[in-house]
Amino acid sequence: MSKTVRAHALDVLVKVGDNGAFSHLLIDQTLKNNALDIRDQGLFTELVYGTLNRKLTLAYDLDQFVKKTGKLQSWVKWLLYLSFYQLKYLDKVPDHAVVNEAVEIAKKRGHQGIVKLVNGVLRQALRQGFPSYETIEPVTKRLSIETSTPEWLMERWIDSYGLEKAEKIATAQLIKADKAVRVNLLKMTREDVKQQLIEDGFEVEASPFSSKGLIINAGNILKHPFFDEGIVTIQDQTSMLVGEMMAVEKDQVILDSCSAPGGKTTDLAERLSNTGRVYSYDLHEKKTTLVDKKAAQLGLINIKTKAMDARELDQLFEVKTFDRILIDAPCSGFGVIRTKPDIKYTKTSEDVLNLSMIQFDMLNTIMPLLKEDGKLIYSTCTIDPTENEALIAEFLSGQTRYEVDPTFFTELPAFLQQSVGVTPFGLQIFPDDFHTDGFFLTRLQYKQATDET
Ligand SMILES: C[S@@+](CC[C@H](N)C(=O)[O-])C[C@H]1O[C@@H](n2cnc3c(N)ncnc32)[C@H](O)[C@@H]1O
Repeated sequence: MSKTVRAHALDVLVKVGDNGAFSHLLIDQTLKNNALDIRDQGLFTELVYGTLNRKLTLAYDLDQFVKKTGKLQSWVKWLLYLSFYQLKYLDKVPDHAVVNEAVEIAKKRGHQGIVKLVNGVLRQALRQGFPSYETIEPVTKRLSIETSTPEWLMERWIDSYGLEKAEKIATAQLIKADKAVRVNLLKMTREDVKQQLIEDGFEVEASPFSSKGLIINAGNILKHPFFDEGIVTIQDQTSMLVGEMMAVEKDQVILDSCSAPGGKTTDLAERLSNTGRVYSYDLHEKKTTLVDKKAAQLGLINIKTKAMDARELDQLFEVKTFDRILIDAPCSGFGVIRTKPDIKYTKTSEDVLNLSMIQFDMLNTIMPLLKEDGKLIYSTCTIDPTENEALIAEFLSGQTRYEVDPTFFTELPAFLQQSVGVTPFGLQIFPDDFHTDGFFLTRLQYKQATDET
């Protein structure tokens, strides 16, 4: 008999949870190698991401029912986390089905003692209910357990944004972001795509972040012909805002220094209407191939890719070459925890510091490649000031040539101009603000002469 969805989920959880594999890669691999039907694919993904995202909460729960959890074999511990996750958070799965499935998996993988333990713990949890976290002290520990965020990270968010906001951020990381797609305006208008999707049974609305964006409230876009035909691309709304704020004009020459897998490069190329050129770089050829593939799927012929370290691009290009530059920098990824939950357990404060040094070097090397009247967008999918506004502040304080483009703030969509994340050095979008990823972006330019100068 072929493996059940839960058995597949357990395999991935053991590899990710205890052996440091990347969840999204293993999920893709499992979906590719196994013919799960579309409903099972959804359940499988939900089980892996959901359990992983709640790992610290589930570990606390398990401690209430098993004395020495450290002695459990890894797969038994993850089987119990997986089952607790379903009992606590998934209404659509009946409790008895959760217990039966767990016992069946235990029978296949372990001896009679383990089967008894799994059965006993799950039945006890159902009888007794799961613990409350209200009395856990101090508050950082409570929030850490309640939202399954490592304590150091919780403390970091509290230091940066205060207790209330930090709690909202950590809680939002447990809730799915709105699904969004970007319409390829070279092929169809946003309105026509929206109407067609509604006719086909989807629930769709226009995104306030981008003139090309649609929010998909119901319906599986991966199964719609628009996806294979390159009419829509899956992209978070915050990423679409980058294309919007680049103020691209036909025939421009654009540099995208960190471009793989190509979401923003292809948006920029679409905005050029296949004119001009987007020079797209990333560290390795394996990565730039992904950009080539995406470009071909969307019918774009104005993208040139090459594998190269962004910190060496000054060896390839003269100063003042580009009309527009995008540095969508490698970052800690604390804005995309809900789709890559392993991030919160594996990244360290040292990683944040190291990344900020790379980001700083990138800015230093690449900024001079901008034309005198050009615009450079720096963005990350994180919410750490060290990689975002503090980095920009430090970069600008060490020189006299560049500034934050003041029109960046007035050109933002109106609802964002008022948002809590507006700082003098750019816009921080938090995951609890608008049901999107957490994201930072800012726009830099050469200092403009004022009347007094
Ligand atoms: C945030 S991702 C880019 C996402 C991409 N802009 C998109 O929209 O699809 C950051 C990228 O930077 C790349 N990267 C990391 N270090 C780099 C370096 N030194 N030079 C160039 N690219 C680098 C990573 O491989 C990764 O693909």
